[in-house]
Amino acid sequence: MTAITYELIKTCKQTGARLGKVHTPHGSFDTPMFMPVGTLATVKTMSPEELKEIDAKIILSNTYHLWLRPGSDIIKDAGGLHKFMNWDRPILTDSGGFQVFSLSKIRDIKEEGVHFRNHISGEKLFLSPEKAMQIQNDLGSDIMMAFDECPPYPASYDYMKASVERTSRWAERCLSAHQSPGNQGLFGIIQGGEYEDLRKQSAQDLASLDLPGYAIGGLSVGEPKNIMNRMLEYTTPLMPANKPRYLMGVGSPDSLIDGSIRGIDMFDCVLPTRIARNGTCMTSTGRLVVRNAKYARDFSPIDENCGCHVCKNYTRAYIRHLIKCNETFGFRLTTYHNLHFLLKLMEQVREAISEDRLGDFKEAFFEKYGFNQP
Ligand SMILES: CNc1nc2c(CC[C@H]3O[C@H](OC)[C@H](OC)[C@@H](OC)[C@@H]3OC)c3nc(N)[nH]c(=O)c3cc2[nH]1
Repeated sequence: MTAITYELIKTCKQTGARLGKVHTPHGSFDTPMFMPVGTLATVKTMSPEELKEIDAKIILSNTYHLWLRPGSDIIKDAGGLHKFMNWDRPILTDSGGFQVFSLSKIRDIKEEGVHFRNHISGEKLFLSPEKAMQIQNDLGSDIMMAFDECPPYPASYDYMKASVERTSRWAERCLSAHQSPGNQGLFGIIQGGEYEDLRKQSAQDLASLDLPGYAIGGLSVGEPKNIMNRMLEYTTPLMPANKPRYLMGVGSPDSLIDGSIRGIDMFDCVLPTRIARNGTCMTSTGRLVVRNAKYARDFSPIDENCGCHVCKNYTRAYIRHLIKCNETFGFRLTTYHNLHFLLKLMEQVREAISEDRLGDFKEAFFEKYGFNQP
């Protein structure tokens, strides 16, 4: 019995987008879906109750960070991450691979794993496929990501080939080390950078492991958008059609729509929560930097077209004041609104797919939001 199953409901006749449902031990969610990021066992400034108010169905957390603080053993003793953070819906954890490459300056990648320094204390650490699986087993997340190398952009073909082949061997080791396939699903991560043949090799290696889901990794790491879209177009059709497809680290409203059109089901990005904390909001007519002086006497909501709790009860002037005074409540209001905005956007994307009009929806949204049509 696998912990994670995917139900393909329909494919949009106008685009390559698909409507689906992912079933996990902690509940199901419709796809395409945006997953709020909760790195340190909290979606910054949001309570689980507020996340449910905006209908967040699945959140992310982070193996590397939780391993360092508070320690996955403490979370295991608490009965797992769901109990520890009082979240009874699905949780996905990244394997720590990306964080090792993005956070620690000094690292040494070997076949057995990665030697690096704790980015907080400087102590020497070692992360391997087996260790990453043990930590995620301790956390009890519903979806675990395989331990991979996410190479920097750009990377040479030779470096990328060696890295892809090692990531495939690491994925096999993750599968062998998986202690609880009945209640946690292991997703493979397709690498290969901007090289079609390496993307194909990575996809085939991982598909042969028959995992319950697959991610496209190694994108949204600074490459130009046309390279990301070209790699998406090439890689997505290589992925099993009866499994969820997760594009890691993406993204902005236009990327969520473009990714859905190319057949992606799951997205994560720190963007909505990160920009919220510096007073930038997503609205149906583009970004609004609410801390700007021009909003000092603007007593209208962040977004006239938004029905969220924040837009119903608070004004731009009030939120600007809180942000300027570095008041936590200000960041809570902008975060709540931005997450609601993206979750609502994905609901509209799902509706458009069900009515075979996602292409039309994209044009209308891009026009209103101000994205230049590619
Ligand atoms: C931004 N572009 C971006 N993010 C990539 C992440 C990390 C996703 C990770 O990104 C933050 O960690 C840094 C989030 O925490 C702040 C994590 O949420 C808990 C999230 O975990 C899924 C990748 N992770 C792996 N394992 N492999 C990848 O190839 C990869 C590619 C990414 N591109």
